[in-house]
Amino acid sequence: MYKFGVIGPGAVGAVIGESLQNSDYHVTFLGRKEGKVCIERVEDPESTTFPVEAISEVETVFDYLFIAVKGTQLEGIMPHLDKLMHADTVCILCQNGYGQLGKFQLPGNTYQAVVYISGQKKGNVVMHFRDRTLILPENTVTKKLKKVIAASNLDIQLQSDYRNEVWYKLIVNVAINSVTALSRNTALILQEEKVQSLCKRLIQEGVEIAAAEGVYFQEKVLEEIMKIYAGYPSQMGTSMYYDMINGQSMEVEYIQGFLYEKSREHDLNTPCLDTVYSLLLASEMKG
Ligand SMILES: NC(=O)C1=CN([C@@H]2O[C@H](COP(=O)(O)OP(=O)(O)OC[C@H]3O[C@@H](n4cnc5c(N)ncnc54)[C@H](OP(=O)(O)O)[C@@H]3O)[C@@H](O)[C@H]2O)C=CC1
Ligand SMILES: CC(C)(CO)C(=O)C(=O)O
Repeated sequence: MYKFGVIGPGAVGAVIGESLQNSDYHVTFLGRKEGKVCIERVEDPESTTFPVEAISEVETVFDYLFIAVKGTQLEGIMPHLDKLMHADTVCILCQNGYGQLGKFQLPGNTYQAVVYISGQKKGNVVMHFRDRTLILPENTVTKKLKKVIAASNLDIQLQSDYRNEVWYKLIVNVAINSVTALSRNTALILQEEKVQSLCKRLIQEGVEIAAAEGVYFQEKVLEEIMKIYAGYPSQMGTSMYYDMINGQSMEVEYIQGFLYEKSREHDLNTPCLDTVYSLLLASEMKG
């Protein structure tokens, strides 16, 4: 039986682990320290609790490792990875943004998933709002993973045009994550037309950067993403919003920062991106 490990029992990691565990796969949740994580859903009285083991104590060697810590927390797990892996362990980096795999030396068998799982961790409780989807590049390793976990309700989608998916998600994130984090408010703010206009301009700038990188989206992408936002419950935040209100480091470097660098590289005019990026950086400055 394959052994699955989920590093980072937070909003994303807990839902991934739950999907596998509920279908009787052998799953270990690895956190900073021993404890538990409880998953809840709005309007569902049932909740499920899973044990969490301290990453430093675990001696299991895993066949598949889902890494669901924040990009800003990757450094902290690096010293533990070797002992948790064998030569063929497959790592799935479940994170927003891009550029992490260029910065950290994760093992050869690592693929970054484009993550569509929305939730919030408060203490040891995860509120799961919606979705259970991981999009991965299509290759023999990921095809095998999809087959191996076919009995779970984790929706693994394999894409030959994976790069498009990465850019699409970056564009989804650049608008909604920026406006929710900077306003310190949830998707409720989308009811304000001026916020909608700002989101549209950020999406448009993202689309222009993608095009400069050779990733082209049709014009309808703007309405499509605004429709995704319109489907968010008003109490839903974003991962960056939760970090902002909890005083934690945000993944600015891998979302807005990544796009900003690309914008400069191609000498583009992206005033909205430049503004939100500066303000997000400013909000993280400490005296
Ligand atoms: N939340 C969301 O709706 C979405 C998030 N994402 C992306 O998914 C990724 C994960 O985000 P999310 O699940 O929200 O983050 P969370 O903060 O909810 O979860 C991260 C988890 O990792 C744990 N962790 C941190 N450092 C370590 C460590 N050194 N060893 C073990 N565990 C550690 C945290 O523990 P502790 O609680 O002790 O800090 C926490 O349980 C991010 O890249 C995010 O952008 C993508 C789509 C949606
Ligand atoms: C916007 C959202 C919820 C989309 O899944 C996300 O990726 C995040 O919170 O960072």
